[in-house]
Amino acid sequence: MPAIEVTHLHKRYRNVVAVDDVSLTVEAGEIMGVLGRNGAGKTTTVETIAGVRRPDRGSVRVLGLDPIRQRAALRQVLGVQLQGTYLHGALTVAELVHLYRTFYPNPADGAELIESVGLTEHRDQRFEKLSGGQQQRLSIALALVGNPRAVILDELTTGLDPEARRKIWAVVEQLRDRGVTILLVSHLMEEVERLCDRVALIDAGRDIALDSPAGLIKQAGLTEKVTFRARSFDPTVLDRIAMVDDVEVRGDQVTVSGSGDLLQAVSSALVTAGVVATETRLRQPTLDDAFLSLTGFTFTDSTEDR
Ligand SMILES: Nc1ncnc2c1ncn2[C@@H]1O[C@H](COP(=O)(O)OP(=O)(O)OP(=O)(O)O)[C@@H](O)[C@H]1O
Repeated sequence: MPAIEVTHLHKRYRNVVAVDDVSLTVEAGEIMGVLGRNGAGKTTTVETIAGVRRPDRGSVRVLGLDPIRQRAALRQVLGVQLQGTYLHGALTVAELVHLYRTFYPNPADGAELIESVGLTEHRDQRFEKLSGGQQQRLSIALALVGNPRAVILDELTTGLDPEARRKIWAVVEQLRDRGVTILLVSHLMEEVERLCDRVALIDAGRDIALDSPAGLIKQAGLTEKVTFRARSFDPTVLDRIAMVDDVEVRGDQVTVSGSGDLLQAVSSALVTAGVVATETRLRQPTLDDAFLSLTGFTFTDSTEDR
C-alpha cells in the first residue's frame, strides 16, 4: 500500500481553480519532492493531503486514512510543517515543544529535537522573539514531535541561511534512514536533487511529470553539451561521431550537443583533426533545465516574485 495516494484531486477557491487534476503516489519510505512555479497549486495540494482543506473532487489517502474523516487518527502518524505556521507568541521554544509532546503517546525527546534543529541556545526564548528562520526551524521540530510515519514539509528551508539549511537537510536524511515517508515542497533545485527520490512537477493545477530527478532530465529529452573555443572551426570534423546530434559554431565558440561519452569522443576527434581547442567543458543537463523544458520556466523564474 502506498503511504500517500492522491487521485484526480480538484480544489477551487471561489472563482480560482487552485488544483485542477492532480494524481500522485508516494511509496512508504520515499522522499517525494513537489515542484512548480508560484501559484501552481503545490500548497493547496499538500494542505489537502494534510487534511487542512477539503477536496472538491478526487480522493486522498494517507497511511490508509481519509484526512478529513479520520483527522484525529491521521494527526498521530502524520507530521505537518506548513507555510506561515502561527504559534502562541508568549511561549518559549522549550514550552512549545513540551506542549506538543503532550499530544502524542510516544513523543520524541524534547532536548534532542531542539538540538537537531539548532535551537538549544534559544530554548528559553519566546516564539515572538525568534527570527523568521528560527521560527521556521521550530515549526519543523514541532512537525516531528510525535515521531510521525510520514511528514509534509512545505518549503522547509526557504529563508534559512546555508548553515541552518544543511542542518535541516541532515534532519531530513535521518528521517529517511528511519524509513519515514516525506512529501517536500521546494523551490530549491539543490535541495530537491540532494534529498528527493522522485519529483512531482505541478503546473497550472495539474501534475505534468512524476519521476526521479535523473528521469525528469531524461523525459525532457535533454542532451549533454561540450563547449570549446577554436579558430575557423570546420564542423564536418565531427560528422562521423554517431553520438553527436548538433554542432553550433558562433565565432570561435563551438557547442556540440549529444549523448554518451561525448567529451571523450569530441576530444579525440579534435586531436585527430589537429584542431587546437581551448576552454573545453562538458555541461550535463540539470533539473533546472528539465524544469524549463517541461514548464517553460526556470526555477529562478519560478521564485522571482517571492
Ligand atoms: N485561500 C485562498 N483563497 C483564494 N485563492 C487562493 C487561496 N490559496 C491559494 N489561492 C490561489 O490558488 C492558486 C494555487 O495556490 P497555491 O498556494 O496552492 O500555489 P503554490 O504552488 O503553493 O504557490 P507558491 O509557490 O507561491 O507557494 C493560486 O492562484 C493562489 O492565488
